[in-house]
Amino acid sequence: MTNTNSPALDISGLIKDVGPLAALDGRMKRIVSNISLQAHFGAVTALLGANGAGKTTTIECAQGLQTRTGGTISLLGHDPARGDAALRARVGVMLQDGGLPPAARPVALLRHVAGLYENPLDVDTLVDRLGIGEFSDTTVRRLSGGQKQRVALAASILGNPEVLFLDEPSAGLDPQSRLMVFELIRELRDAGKAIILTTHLLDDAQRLADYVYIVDKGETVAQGTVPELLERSTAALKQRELTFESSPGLDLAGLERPGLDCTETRPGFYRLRGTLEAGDLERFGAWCARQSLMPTALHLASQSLEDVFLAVSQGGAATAQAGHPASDDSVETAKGNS
Ligand SMILES: Nc1ncnc2c1ncn2[C@@H]1O[C@H](COP(=O)(O)OP(=O)(O)OP(=O)(O)O)[C@@H](O)[C@H]1O
Repeated sequence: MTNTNSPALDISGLIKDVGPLAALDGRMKRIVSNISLQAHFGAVTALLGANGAGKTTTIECAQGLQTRTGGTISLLGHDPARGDAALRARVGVMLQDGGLPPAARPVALLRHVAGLYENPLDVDTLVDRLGIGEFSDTTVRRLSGGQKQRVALAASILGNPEVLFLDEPSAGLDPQSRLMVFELIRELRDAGKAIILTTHLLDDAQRLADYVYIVDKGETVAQGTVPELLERSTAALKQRELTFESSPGLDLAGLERPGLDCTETRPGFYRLRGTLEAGDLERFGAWCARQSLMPTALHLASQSLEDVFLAVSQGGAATAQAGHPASDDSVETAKGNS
């Protein structure tokens, strides 16, 4: 019986060395040096990082697909490195490349996969839900990237897993399919599943994740809910931008104040950038009224998770979370086997 108070996945101080590598004179290379994360039931946990940050390595160690060099991992209370078929049956995995057999047809494939589980979800409901019926007679090799993603997602959840690993689940999806997939992921979360999402798409993390771990160069450099990460970011990130469009050549003097940069970026396009405050909006409104000016477009942008991500990935990690200094490049280690 699953204890839903304990984390579904608990990774502590993960280390992974690969090699020996000829390019390093036969030495090992440390590609993950200190990643820790906890994923809970009824929550979407995002592992967010740039290409090569160590996300796939971490997740494959968590699934028992790669051996780890150091640290501890507990998946549903078991060490995945020693996991058996019973543990694997409780875990769903959607891989980035889909991992689907190219000659199979989607619905027949899903029926086959369902037959491997004791209590599978209903295939027809899932096919309907993810719009797979539209291309049920096309072989996997002829499906578009987004269609393959939907079949791979269906296959990963058919066994009604307690933990679900999703690697870039929205890659290649059109906006409508993306909404469909996001809605399904939220439903699975609400049904109590522990969902671990690997992505470099900040927008996905911002829309879906209850808790985010940002990894960079093999280390966890920041963690928190999306609002917490935004809140913790540096003052520099509190910059906002007000842009508007109107006739060219307007005199912006009435809008200026120290700390606020007011520019006409190209004829008729204006930008106010700085630590914008409510008073600036009031002054902006009064300035427009004085000139009987109604902008044709107006946009206020605040900081996003992307700003936090860029800040921590570019060496500002210490500002995002105390006690997690920014890392150097991957560390080479002594000779040995991976
Ligand atoms: N067997 C290996 N030998 C050498 N380098 C490796 C090996 N496996 C992974 N790496 C390197 O380790 C780093 C982390 O790889 P990983 O695939 O975990 O990154 P990622 O965060 O998943 O990236 P992406 O978003 O591109 O999928 C990369 O620089 C990768 O090239």
